[in-house]
Amino acid sequence: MTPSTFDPATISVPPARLPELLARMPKAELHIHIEGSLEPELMFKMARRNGVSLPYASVDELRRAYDFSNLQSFLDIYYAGASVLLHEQDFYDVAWAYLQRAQADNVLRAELFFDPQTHTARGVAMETVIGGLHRACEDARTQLGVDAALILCFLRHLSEDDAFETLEAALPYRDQFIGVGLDSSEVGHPPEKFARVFARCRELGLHLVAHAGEEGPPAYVWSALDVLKVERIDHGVQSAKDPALMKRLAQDGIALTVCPLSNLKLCVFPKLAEHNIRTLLDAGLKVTINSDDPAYFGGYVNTNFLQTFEATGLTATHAWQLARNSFEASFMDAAGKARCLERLDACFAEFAGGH
Ligand SMILES: Nc1ncnc2[nH]cnc12
Ligand SMILES: [Zn+2]
Repeated sequence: MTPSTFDPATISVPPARLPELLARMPKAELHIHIEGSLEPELMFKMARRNGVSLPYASVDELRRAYDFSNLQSFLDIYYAGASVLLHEQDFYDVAWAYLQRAQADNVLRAELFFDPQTHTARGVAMETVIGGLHRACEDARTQLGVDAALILCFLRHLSEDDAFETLEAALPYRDQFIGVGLDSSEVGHPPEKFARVFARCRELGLHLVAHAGEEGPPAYVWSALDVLKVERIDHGVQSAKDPALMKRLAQDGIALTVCPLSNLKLCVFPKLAEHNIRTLLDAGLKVTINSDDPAYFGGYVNTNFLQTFEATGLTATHAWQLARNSFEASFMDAAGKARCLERLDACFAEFAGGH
């Protein structure tokens, strides 16, 4: 990894300027479900144009339903919302809207999860899903300067056979996604259930990630690492309950894509001030901050940074580390990482230089 020319020990930013630094610093977002970025206004617009009826009378009524008690209570609404996505242009539009927001938050690299089974089960073709999302990613590179890539997620509440069928259907578009992930209802669906399909994806040279330790136990994080052989853990916050696992994650430099506002909205932590992000950072884990499902959880990546720093008292040095981790843990090539890390250090040099 490129050594930084910047000495984090010299970072000194007045607290009043921390929000501006968090907003302006270059970053990568590594945990964003594109279906979870579908804002109610766009959802209603698509419902109207596609003749889909939603079980809510208005945008306001829908937003009022975003009062979740756990992961499943969210997923039920999230899958219902995704039912308005039918045509290639719909997939383009939802991704394009997110990528514009990402650019505004100074995201240089975004790795977007998508859930094809949510759509193919309703008769939408894989080509329609991947085609629209991929076209938006290409436009983001040329028109927004945001480097975006797709990660196909298998739904873990469905069978491994279903995951294999999904992989088969996606393989004609192999050059349009960089990896696979595992999401949906965690408890009761351990990573081992998907051992064979992940082994196949590994043979195909795909990057591997999995949600683990969001609500589920540390044992699921161990098996995501040892059975699925993932390169990053999505969420992973329950790892703090297992000291041996914390040691393993630190030693192997396994990144956790932490999503603080998601954890708050889904009642993983009762308050943001009680989030364990600082424990994870202090243990030397490669933590990153991400938005998960920003349309449902009250904020895009910069809001996640701002509110988490405010609630937990993290400092400008933590900000630099988190942003650096996001580039290092990304699936960009070495030259791409080096370019992003240079821009990060230039941003911090400007702030540390004083104004
Ligand atoms: N936070 C989350 N956990 C599991 N599956 C998801 N799908 C979308 N968001 C998710
Ligand atoms: Zn997620």
